[in-house]
Amino acid sequence: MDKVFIRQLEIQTHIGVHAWEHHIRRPLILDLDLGVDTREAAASDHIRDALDYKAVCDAIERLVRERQFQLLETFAESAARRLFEEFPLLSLRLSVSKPGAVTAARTVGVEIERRREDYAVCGRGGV
Ligand SMILES: Nc1nc2c(c(=O)[nH]1)N=C([C@H](O)[C@@H](O)CO)CN2
Repeated sequence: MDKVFIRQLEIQTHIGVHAWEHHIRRPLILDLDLGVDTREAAASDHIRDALDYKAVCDAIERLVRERQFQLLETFAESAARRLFEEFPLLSLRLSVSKPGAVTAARTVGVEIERRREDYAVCGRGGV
């Protein structure tokens, strides 16, 4: 499958399970692989036919401004749902890491993979 990818997207947000984490902004680093058919965009050479990676980054920025999360899992699932709602994705792989969260590790994080069909049966689900 064709992919549009985004590497090392840095998002500043309040996230964590501890109360003190709710008061500090820290970076999350995202890698995304977005499954799409790029042939229409390739043929037209027009952004309107492409999955606009800048628009995807902006959608994630909007999500973290609207909501505050405790778990990386909840953030990842919410971002996935939002992106499927806003863009004609066929599949998504999203890796989110939280550098500095564990002193002895360079980074830690969560990775999820979803397909559009995963949401067809369960609807929006409220995440
Ligand atoms: N699987 C997860 N484990 C942990 C998370 C998380 O989001 N997902 N978060 C924390 C704390 O917020 C951590 O960053 C600092 O202790 C711990 N484990």
